[in-house]
Amino acid sequence: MILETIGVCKRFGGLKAVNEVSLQVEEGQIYGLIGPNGAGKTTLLNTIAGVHPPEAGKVFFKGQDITGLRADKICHIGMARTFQIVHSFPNMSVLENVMVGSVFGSRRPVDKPAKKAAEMLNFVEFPLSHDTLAGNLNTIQLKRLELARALATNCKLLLLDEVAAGLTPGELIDLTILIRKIRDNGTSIIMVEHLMKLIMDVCDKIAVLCFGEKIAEGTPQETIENQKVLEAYLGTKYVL
Ligand SMILES: Nc1ncnc2c1ncn2[C@@H]1O[C@H](COP(=O)(O)OP(=O)(O)OP(=O)(O)O)[C@@H](O)[C@H]1O
Repeated sequence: MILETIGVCKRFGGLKAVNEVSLQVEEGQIYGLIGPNGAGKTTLLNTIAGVHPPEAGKVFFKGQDITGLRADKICHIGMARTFQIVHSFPNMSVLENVMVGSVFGSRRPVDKPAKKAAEMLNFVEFPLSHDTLAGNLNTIQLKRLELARALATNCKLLLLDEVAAGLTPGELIDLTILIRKIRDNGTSIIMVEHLMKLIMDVCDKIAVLCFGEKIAEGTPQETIENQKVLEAYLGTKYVL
């Protein structure tokens, strides 16, 4: 198993944003986290990645207890994440942006960070010159840059937060292919996503959150047929 959470809780004041959530993600899996707006998906991702330490519960990565470990330490042991809104260094080139990942991801001085960065840009099929300034990229180019930067850290688990947001249907097909390629290259993935087409196409397993609680888990098909899930999305009035 690459990641396990046991009874993870995170509150904001009186709000239980994540309430006793337990998940098990197997190595090589693409695991989807879905749920209505405000369900706690990003907060759960943040408790896994070390942004918010959970108030209760445990997080294990490759069998190691990482509960409460800082985000930078978690990155060093092999977990990287991307954000719904891509944060790049706009005045640096694409290559330099990805080098940040290759230098930061290693605990020791990296031999050839530029070589590693170029390899990752080629892996994500970045379409422009690596000298292009990051500030000049469009949405899909920024997403490829961010994926290359995360992969340059040598991560074994990649957390994707709404990676498909803002893409055209054509770009979405390319992204679907790239997500599978990342997994086939040995990186397990947990993805928070609203776009059901992408979830149904790539995920091996899905968990559904609603008001901070996990209400269902299973294959994509099992999950979309689950009565509790239909109620969470549509309301009881519309579900027979
Ligand atoms: N830093 C914060 N401070 C206070 N409340 C927060 C904070 N972050 C999230 N919340 C609240 O916690 C709840 C869960 O938010 P979260 O962003 O995790 O949900 P989500 O499922 O990712 O939603 P969305 O799909 O809309 O992005 C929401 O009610 C949100 O307003």
